[in-house]
Amino acid sequence: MTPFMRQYTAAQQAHPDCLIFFRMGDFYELFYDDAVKVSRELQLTLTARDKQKSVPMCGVPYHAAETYIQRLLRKGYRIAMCEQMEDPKTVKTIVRREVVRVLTPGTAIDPSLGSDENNFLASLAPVGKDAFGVAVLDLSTGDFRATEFRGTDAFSLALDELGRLRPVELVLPESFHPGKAGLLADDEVELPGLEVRTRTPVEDWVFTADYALPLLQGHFHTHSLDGFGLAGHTAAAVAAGALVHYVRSTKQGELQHLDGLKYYQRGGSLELDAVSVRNLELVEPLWTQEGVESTLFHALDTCCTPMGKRLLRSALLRPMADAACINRRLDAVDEAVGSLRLREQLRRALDNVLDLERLLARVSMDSAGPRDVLALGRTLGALPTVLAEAAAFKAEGWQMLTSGFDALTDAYAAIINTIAEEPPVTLADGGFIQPGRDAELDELRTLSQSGRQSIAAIEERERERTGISSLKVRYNSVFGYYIEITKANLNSVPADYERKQTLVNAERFTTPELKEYETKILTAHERSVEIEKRIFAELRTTVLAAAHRLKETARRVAEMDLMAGFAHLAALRNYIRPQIELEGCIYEVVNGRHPVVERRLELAASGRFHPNSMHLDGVEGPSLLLITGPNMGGKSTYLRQAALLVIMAQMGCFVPAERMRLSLVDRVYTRIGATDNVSRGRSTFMVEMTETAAILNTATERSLVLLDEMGRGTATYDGLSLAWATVEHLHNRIGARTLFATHYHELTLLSDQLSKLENLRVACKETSTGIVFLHAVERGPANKSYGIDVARLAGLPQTVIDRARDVLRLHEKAENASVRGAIPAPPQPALQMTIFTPLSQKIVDRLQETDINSLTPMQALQLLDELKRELEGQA
Ligand SMILES: Nc1ncnc2c1ncn2[C@@H]1O[C@H](COP(=O)(O)OP(=O)(O)OP(=O)(O)O)[C@@H](O)[C@H]1O
Repeated sequence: MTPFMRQYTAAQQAHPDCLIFFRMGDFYELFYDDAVKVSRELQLTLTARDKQKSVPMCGVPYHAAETYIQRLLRKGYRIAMCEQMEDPKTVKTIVRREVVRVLTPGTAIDPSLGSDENNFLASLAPVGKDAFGVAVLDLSTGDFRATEFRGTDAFSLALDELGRLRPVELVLPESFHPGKAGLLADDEVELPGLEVRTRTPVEDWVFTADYALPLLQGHFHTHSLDGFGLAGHTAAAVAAGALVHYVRSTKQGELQHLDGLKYYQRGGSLELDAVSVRNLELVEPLWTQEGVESTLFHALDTCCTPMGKRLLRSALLRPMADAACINRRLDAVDEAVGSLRLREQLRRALDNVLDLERLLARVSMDSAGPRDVLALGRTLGALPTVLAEAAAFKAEGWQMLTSGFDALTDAYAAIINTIAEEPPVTLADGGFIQPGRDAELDELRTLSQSGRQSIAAIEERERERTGISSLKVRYNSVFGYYIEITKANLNSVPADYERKQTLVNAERFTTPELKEYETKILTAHERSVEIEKRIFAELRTTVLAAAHRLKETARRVAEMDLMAGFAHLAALRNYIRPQIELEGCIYEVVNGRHPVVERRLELAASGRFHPNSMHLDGVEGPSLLLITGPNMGGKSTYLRQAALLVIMAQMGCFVPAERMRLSLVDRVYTRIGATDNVSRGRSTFMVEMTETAAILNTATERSLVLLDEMGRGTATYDGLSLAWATVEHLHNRIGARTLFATHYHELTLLSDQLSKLENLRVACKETSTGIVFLHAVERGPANKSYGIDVARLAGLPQTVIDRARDVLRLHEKAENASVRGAIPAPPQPALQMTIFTPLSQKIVDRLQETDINSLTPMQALQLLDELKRELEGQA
């Protein structure tokens, strides 16, 4: 192996799970499998390092590497940056190279990250038998949180939490195998419900309290972790410690902005499990081709700042559960709705606020250039106006943000007085420090400036002296300053010119005078860049000393932005303030609209949204609405709308309705649509039943439960039986406010027995040209299903439609004959089945269990009589 290859192999062995970006002069080169992968992912040309073509290679220019790196990170790759540690000019042998940084999807801080979304790195820490810690960290903002779960379902709760947070990278103990630990089926490799591209195993010992706790204390310079709320929460602390360990191992710089950690507990908020977050399309569309327009996030996002947008996203995933907090925000929004002028002034001021958190993170991790720091400074400059505008509002929610608001005028002044007005992107060539900031720097700049002027003057003078009008004085980084003379004029070159370099058409010379100026200019420049870098480093320290204050200010700005955004939205779309009830289990909406569907119809100019009302009352009933009606009628929309309005109200946002009253909901459960999970080895039906089981086992009377077309994934009678029993269980045992949409019309009969069940139907009209959907939700059961009519609208061949109608008629006839209106009554569970079990079955069973050979003629007659009466009794 050549020394070069030895160097490469060492880097690779130290970072086996990374692509090695190997710096060679002006390029980063990749070799072997890395080269093959990267050339495919980034469409780069694959070459070879050797003649035998046994070492595939591809490369990217170092100055353009950032974009390539970002693309690879988004695809889930990890990258080790192996840099040249010596100047190639100063060493005779091969230059020393070292991996100086490891870049991973979860530790990215680059400017191309989506600004309205956190970039979460997460860890899962199994501690003891049934405790799991979960920690998440957004290195690009410094947001760092941890929680833990204990008990028999700790693992699934932890997975659910991770599913909700949707990290881009998950750190786990190396030997953790949920199958072997009996948490999942032995052969299950995926963690259910989690779509994390990058899973990063870390040595097991990192996930121990003995290591992780002191590590955290050391990082935060504290004697205990109690101040973060971590007392007694070892699993959470271990998960957090593992993240700090991991981030440090990637050599990401000093991490000064990572100055706090928050212990949080699920339960302090309206709980939304990962399934509901997905089904309700809160932040992501269910199907990628739909685009973000179908998400609630998109419909609600009118925030001006990236911090506001990120807060909106996390508020959506964790709406509040405390009436006082919700009302405080609603009061604040209400006040801002009332004053267009003040609201607009505040929003205009917020428009000038850039991503404070991410800029700070870049400064902290030493990847901020002069332009980033200036951007941070200018943003700080916008804060006094933001404060002044926000302070015009008097509601408590505003006062809590404006009183004690730190506009960081000192940090602002430090930056603006230091960084030049139009600085270059990088530090390399200087020119980013204000004149007047440092006397020595100014002097050196004048020196190098006058040197340059003198050189310009030399060109003029030498042209005159030699009579060569094409004579040029130029500079390049290898040869320094030179006088260039074309071949044709060489005979006019004076004797004091010294030859430096020969080109095809010209010769380059120098003179003692030129050399002298060159030295002066270059040393002055070098020295001035050094001073500039020193001043920049001092400025960085000053800014970082204010990191804690800056983060608090960023938090307040985000909240102001969110509230002003909610107010803007309410005014723009005619949303109203929901009324939060402190007692009871009420959920009442008058003329509510689905915020996303309403927008979609508006934008597509394809009709108006038909508002619908709803009344649920867990205490005095009705607590369960059973919704029937044709396909495409609007059942799912009605269900989803019910959930979205609750989520919006509990975020402190106004809602699309004429009136809304809500006793707070503790948790929203959804069983909507068939999410295909076949790739994970679970059938559609199995997924549906698992989700339903979770609801029936954990919903409370304060929950909101949405069940859409439950039971359709299996044989009709099985499905109907399960749906039937589920409705009874929800109604009799749980009492949760429930919306149950179904195509099993048989279920509507339950209203005779279940006092709090109300039948609703979505209205439609039959016309001569087919069925028309009115999207109006009315009282009463649907009297007919229109499956065949809808199928016709979808374009099924007429022959199939006609045949389907025939078959349907036959079926209905048969069913009428056997059912003949038998309404099941609860005390006789056996009879309940009769509504959908053909009655002859009982007789068939009786006959089958009879041994004719052992019957006397008398017994046979008795049996016949019994069967006859059975038949008559049922008829
Ligand atoms: N209230 C409404 N006003 C206007 N349009 C609506 C309304 N509700 C639903 N729609 C439109 O009707 C379409 C179908 O609605 P939805 O999916 O809710 O029907 P569904 O009854 O659940 O159908 P299926 O039983 O086939 O699942 C929606 O995409 C929407 O565009």
